[in-house]
Amino acid sequence: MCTLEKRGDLFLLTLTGDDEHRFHPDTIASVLSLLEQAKSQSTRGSVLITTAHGKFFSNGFDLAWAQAAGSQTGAVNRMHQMVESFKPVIAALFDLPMPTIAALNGHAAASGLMFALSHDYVFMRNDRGVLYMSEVDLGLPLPDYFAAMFAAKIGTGIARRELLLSGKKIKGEEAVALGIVDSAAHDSVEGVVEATVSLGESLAAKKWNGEVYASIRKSLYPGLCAMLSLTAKIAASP
Ligand SMILES: CCCCCCCCCCCCC/C=C/C(=O)SCCNC(=O)CCNC(=O)[C@H](O)C(C)(C)COP(=O)(O)OP(=O)(O)OC[C@H]1O[C@@H](n2cnc3c(N)ncnc32)[C@H](O)[C@@H]1OP(=O)(O)O
Repeated sequence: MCTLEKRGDLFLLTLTGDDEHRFHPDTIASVLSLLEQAKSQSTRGSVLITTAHGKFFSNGFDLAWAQAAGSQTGAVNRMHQMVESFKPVIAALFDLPMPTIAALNGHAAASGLMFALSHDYVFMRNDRGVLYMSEVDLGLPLPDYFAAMFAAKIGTGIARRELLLSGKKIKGEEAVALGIVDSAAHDSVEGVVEATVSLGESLAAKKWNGEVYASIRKSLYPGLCAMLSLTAKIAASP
């Protein structure tokens, strides 16, 4: 499942276990709860780092659970249930009053990649792990907030095409070249985690006002935040 550990100013959110870290409704609820916990405990200088165990960061929604519904209608309803329950997780990341960093230990596919790219920084390995938007191969349409996030965060039409319309399994070097991730400079999960902790500590030292940081972040993505029912306005202090 997942854990949240506090190391000084850093919150370390980890998808634990050696499985594919599929976003089953229970996993989605757990991740959301831990993000809400990080928000409630945030102070000036807080930073979130998200990673996972094993060869997957996350392989996306739990299709087996959807198909276990026993009928096509049931499967579709369960897919929609995951899509809707996942939306608050993405909203929580864009609303979090601290810098966020995803340390990709391995593969990130579909909603698992959506989760990764909803962080401010994304570091991946060079030797293992691919970014894969499998919807085009599976014949699944993109939910509106998925499309809005990718359109907001992936800078060029070519990169969006390669990621979302080619079924490509994009490795680290190409992901950096396409401007999808910040770094793919490490050949081990330890290297990626060390690099993200170092970045996190340098960001924490800024002791920024988290509410202002979150407000600036949300102001960069007005269309997506409207879909996520987020406002960039800072609540008037009492
Ligand atoms: C269901 C009913 C229909 C409903 C309709 C309703 C519609 C409404 C809802 C629509 C919802 C849309 C949004 C959907 C979101 C979702 O999340 S759906 C779930 C989607 N998830 C997936 O499709 C999973 C996709 N994942 C995969 O295909 C694979 O797991 C993978 C990511 C491609 C990994 O494959 P795997 O075989 O496990 O890879 P590995 O064995 O690790 O690696 C393969 C070889 O490649 C080598 N390698 C890996 N990385 C690297 C690298 N970076 N560099 C070099 N080499 C690498 C690795 O070593 C392996 O090599 P060998 O060992 O030699 O084989």
